[in-house]
Amino acid sequence: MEAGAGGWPGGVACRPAIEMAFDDINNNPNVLHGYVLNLHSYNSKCQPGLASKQMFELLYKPPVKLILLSGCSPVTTVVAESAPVWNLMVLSYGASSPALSNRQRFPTLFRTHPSANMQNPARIRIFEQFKWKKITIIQSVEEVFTSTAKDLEEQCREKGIRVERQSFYGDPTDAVKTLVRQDARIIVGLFYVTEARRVLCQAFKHGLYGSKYVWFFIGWYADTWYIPPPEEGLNCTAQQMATAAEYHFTTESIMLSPDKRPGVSGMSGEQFQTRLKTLLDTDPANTGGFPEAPLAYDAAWAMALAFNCTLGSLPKGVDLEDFNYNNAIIFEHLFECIRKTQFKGVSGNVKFSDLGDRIAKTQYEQLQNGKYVLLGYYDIFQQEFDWFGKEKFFTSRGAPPDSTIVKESLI
Ligand SMILES: CC1(C)CO[C@@H](CC(=O)O)CN1
Repeated sequence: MEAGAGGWPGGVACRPAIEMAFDDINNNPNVLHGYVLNLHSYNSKCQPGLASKQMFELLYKPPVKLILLSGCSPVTTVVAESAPVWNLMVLSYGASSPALSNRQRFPTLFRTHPSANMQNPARIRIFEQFKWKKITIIQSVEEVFTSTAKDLEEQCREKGIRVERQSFYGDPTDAVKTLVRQDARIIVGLFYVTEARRVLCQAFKHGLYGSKYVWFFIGWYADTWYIPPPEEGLNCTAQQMATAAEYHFTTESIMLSPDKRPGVSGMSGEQFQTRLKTLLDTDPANTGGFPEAPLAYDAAWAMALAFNCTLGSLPKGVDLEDFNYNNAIIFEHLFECIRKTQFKGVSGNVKFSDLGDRIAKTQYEQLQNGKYVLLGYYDIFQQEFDWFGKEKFFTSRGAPPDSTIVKESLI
C-alpha cells in the first residue's frame, strides 16, 4: 500500500479507508466472530523496487500474513507475481493496468479496481449508437495505455469499425499533425492528464475541434483538468483550451455506488464518503486516492468475507490460524472463496471475473459549457445501455458528425 508520494499517490485516502474497514469488520459480530484483523502496512510510494523490499520484510517478520493488499499497477505487478510462492492471495484496490488480467503471470490476483479495458465495450457502444464506422486513437506510450489501445482496436475490428492509432512520448505535436493528415474525426485519447492538456492545446492549434470532430478523454481527470496550469507553459489560453474541450465525451468506471441503500457494511457509498472526509485533513478534491477509496474499503470487506467463507469450508480440525506460507490447503479454500465473492459494497456490486478483474459499470459524461453532464451508463455484465439523450453536438440540427467521408476510390 502506498500512503502517497511518487506515481499514483493513492494511499493518502486509501489507507484511512482500509483502516476504517478493519475497524468496521472487527466491530461487526456477524463477520469473523472471535477473530481480530490486524493491518501491517508500508508506503511503497508506487515504486516496485521499494515494494519488493517491504514485501519481503512483511513476510520474513512474524506474524504470518494471510493476504496481501496492493495499490498501483507497478507495485501490484511485482507483488502479484511473487505472492504465489508464499501461497498468498493478492487483493488490489488501485491497479488499472490491463496487463494484470493474466492468470499465467498473476494466478492469485483479484482487484476491486476495474481494468482500464473495462471502458472499451462502453466506448464501442457509443460508436455504434452514433454510427461511427471509423475512429482514431491517440495514446501516450505507457504500458497501461498501449494495452488499452490494443484492446480497443481489436474489439472495434470485431465490430467492423475501422481504427487508426497514433502514439507519442511527451510531445504530441507530430501525432496531432498525423490526425489532421488522416482526416480523423472521432478521436479517443488515452494518456495521463498532463499529456491530455498538451494534446488539447495542439488540437486547438491544428483546428481539430468544433462541428466535424468528437473527442473522447478518460473520465478520471479532475473536472477542471483542461484549464492550463501556468507552470506547464502551454502555448494556449484558458479560453482556447475551453473552446477545444467543449462537447468532449468522457468514460470512466464507476467507483462510488450511486445506490442510496446500504451495502454489506451498513453504509451507502455516500455515507462512506461522508465518513471518510472526517478522517482526512486535506481537501478531498486534492487528496490522492480519494476517488478510489471506496475500492480500498471494499477490498478489505472482500478479504474479510472470503476469510469468513473459508472458515466454513475448511476440513475439520483445520483453522485459519493454521495458515503458513507452505500450506496450500487453506490457500486453495481461500482462493475459491474469493473467486465466488459477491456483495454490495460502497463502490457498487463487487464481483470478479475468472481473471480476477472487477466487473464494474462505465459512466459517460460530456463537457457542456464548462460543466460535466451525466449522459448515461453501460453495464458490460448485463449488456445494458442506459442513455439519457442529453448529448450535444455543434452541427446545426445537433446531429452527430460523420466519422469520416469515405472517398470512394475510382478504379
Ligand atoms: C483511475 C486511476 C487513476 C487509474 O490509475 C490507477 C493507478 C494504477 O493503475 O497504477 C488508479 N486509478
